[in-house]
Amino acid sequence: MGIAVLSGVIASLDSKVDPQYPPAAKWESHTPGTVTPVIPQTDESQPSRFIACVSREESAKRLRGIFFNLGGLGPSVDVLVAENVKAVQQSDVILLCCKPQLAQTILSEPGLKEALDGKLLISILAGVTIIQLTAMVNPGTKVIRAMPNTPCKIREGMTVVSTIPQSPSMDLDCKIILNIFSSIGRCRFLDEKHFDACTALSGSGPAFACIFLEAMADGGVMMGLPRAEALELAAQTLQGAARMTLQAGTHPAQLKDAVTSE
Ligand SMILES: NC(=O)C1=CN([C@@H]2O[C@H](COP(=O)(O)OP(=O)(O)OC[C@H]3O[C@@H](n4cnc5c(N)ncnc54)[C@H](OP(=O)(O)O)[C@@H]3O)[C@@H](O)[C@H]2O)C=CC1
Repeated sequence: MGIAVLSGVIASLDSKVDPQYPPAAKWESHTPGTVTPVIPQTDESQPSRFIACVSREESAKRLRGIFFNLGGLGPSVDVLVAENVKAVQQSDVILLCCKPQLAQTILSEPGLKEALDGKLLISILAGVTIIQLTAMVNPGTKVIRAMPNTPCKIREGMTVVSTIPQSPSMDLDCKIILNIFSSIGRCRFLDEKHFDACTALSGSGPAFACIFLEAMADGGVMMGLPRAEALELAAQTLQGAARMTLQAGTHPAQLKDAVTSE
């Protein structure tokens, strides 16, 4: 999931500075009700350097290949193996993307608490609460939770971010978070009490949608359509229906009625 987020952020930054990567037409900014902001390119909160941490050399090799193939800023991502403290020392914002059960082990590495002091720690871990995370770091570390989903990779993600606690750097933290997550899709702030529901709905939602998508395509194949076209028809139909709701503000029930008229 960390790769999806980072790939999306890099694609977004590349689209701003390099004509080879033209900005995707972001229909979402025209959607009624969206809070996704337009942020000036010169904003100091814009990420400029990236370090990815892994524990195994084979993962590092895979990540370097992925980032190299992204082009643009991709090859500039530093991939470090078992050097979390060094990476955190060199960073202002840390995205924690390990499996939930590894948080304690990683955050208790010698020197990591000190390296995190005063910095923004954004955890995407499902089910690990802010209270639990706060207990694993020094009091000066600002802990935020985010729940993204895999379409972040193509900048069509949905990320929910926990409400930012009051602090002198609150406005900058908010800008940083929006810079990251609104560049890779939609971003909403919600109270942490909603996180389990968000994990089920949007965090895991792409898997549910794909079960339905595959079933629609299979239905098309059963009716005699070639597999590739059946999949394209099903995917574009789901995308179109979803966008009718987001862009045009049409209620799903209205959409359903509109295709079941006599
Ligand atoms: N999958 C999804 O759709 C979503 C997942 N999430 C959350 O994202 C998190 C990650 O999930 P997922 O991407 O599937 O997990 P992965 O196992 O694919 O990725 C975890 C990454 O953490 C690295 N890692 C593990 N241990 C260490 C360590 N000690 N030091 C540095 N890096 C380490 C791994 O590197 P290595 O392989 O080298 O150990 C790997 O790159 C989970 O907490 C999950 O709840 C949130 C939203 C959606």
